[in-house]
Amino acid sequence: MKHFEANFDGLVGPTHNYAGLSFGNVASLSNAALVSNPKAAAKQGLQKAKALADMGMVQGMLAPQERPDLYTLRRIGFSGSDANVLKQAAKEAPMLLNACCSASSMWTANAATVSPSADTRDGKLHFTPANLVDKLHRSIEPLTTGRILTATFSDPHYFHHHSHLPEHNSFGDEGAANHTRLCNEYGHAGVELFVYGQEATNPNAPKPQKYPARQTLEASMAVARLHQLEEENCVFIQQNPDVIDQGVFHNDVIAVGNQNVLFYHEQAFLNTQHKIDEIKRKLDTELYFIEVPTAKVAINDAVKSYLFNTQIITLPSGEMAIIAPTDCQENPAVFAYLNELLTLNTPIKQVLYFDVKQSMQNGGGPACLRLRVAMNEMEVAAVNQHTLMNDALFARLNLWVDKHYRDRLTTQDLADPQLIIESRTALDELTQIMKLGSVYQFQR
Ligand SMILES: NCCC[C@H](NC(=O)CCC(=O)O)C(=O)O
Repeated sequence: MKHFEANFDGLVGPTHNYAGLSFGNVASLSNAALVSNPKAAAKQGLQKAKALADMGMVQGMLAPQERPDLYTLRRIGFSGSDANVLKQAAKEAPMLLNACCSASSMWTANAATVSPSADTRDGKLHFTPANLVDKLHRSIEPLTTGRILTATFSDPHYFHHHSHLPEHNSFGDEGAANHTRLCNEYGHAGVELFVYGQEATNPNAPKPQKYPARQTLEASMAVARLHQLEEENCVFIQQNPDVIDQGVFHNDVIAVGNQNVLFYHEQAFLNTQHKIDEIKRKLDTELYFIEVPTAKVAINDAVKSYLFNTQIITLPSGEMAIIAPTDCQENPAVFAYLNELLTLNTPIKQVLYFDVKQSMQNGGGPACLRLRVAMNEMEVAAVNQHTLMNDALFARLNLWVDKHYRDRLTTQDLADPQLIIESRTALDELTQIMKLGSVYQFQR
């Protein structure tokens, strides 16, 4: 049977904006109050997804969430008509309004953790939506994420959906951004790497001093239990707290893996050698550990360029390619490193650059925009086929974006009640295009 690693990219929602909501995420903070272009953002994302589909990759799209989130605004005491809820919130608590308007569900690397059927005891593919408790604007995503995932991966014969973990800091969970799977072939049992920022129940364990560690060991272990993984197939690695304090808020800002390749910065982890030995013990295949030294790429350059927030994909030819943001071309040290990488005799043979600047300005690179789902051909056939990228869906979604999206949005605009109508009209049509059913609260 054939096996694939599919990428499901988040479609950028109509309220994409820069509100500076993510303390610890350097780009989010430094670009706060910039004017965004939701139309361009959505199109940049579609271009990348289509390019991967054109390379012969299995590529899907995940629908965005309903924003403004009027339900949360009402839950915290704003009342009256929809327009009044926005007006009151804008006046009394603009930051809370901003949190309820973020299009942050576009970063589907944080939507969930996924374990392919080759790794799980029941032979099903498991999904656990991330609770994202560390950031208010993201903590309101998981329920709808669960519905969208269930509508996309709907056949219970193949797909096992869990609830998100308890909504408490002890279980801070950011999904696949802190999870990588190494394997020989996608369809063979692999080793799942869970990278966490802190141990919530051990006050003496190392943790960052300046910025939050969003992922806990307790959350990672809970996901591994839920997904019915064998201990022999899991490695739990602590992220280096010093790099979290330098803006590495998720592991996918400092490391990325694919099949038998782990590409990471020298400073990414704690106890690196010990953990590499554990991976080698647990995965009996030829492995490539590509460690990037600080002398070649400083942490600051990695964070600015998102060298590690690249996708490493295996092309149908069997060669690997890196999907990088154009920001990597613009950073001399990083560009030089990527050119050198192609000469190093690893499976990575090409680097392809994509402009995803609208997302990058909020700290989301190519890898943040996608959720990886390794599947066999029967599982691919069981996916909701209307979510899979092809010429027709690409054309349809571009028209849909042209029809419904603004090309300019400021945080002041978030109080505009017309945005509610625009967003709901767009999403209602989208659920028909992607045959998702009534996944949104306003449809229920
Ligand atoms: N995986 C990339 C996630 C980026 C995301 N940025 C944001 O939410 C920024 C939103 C804003 O500031 O408007 C985050 O930090 O979780």
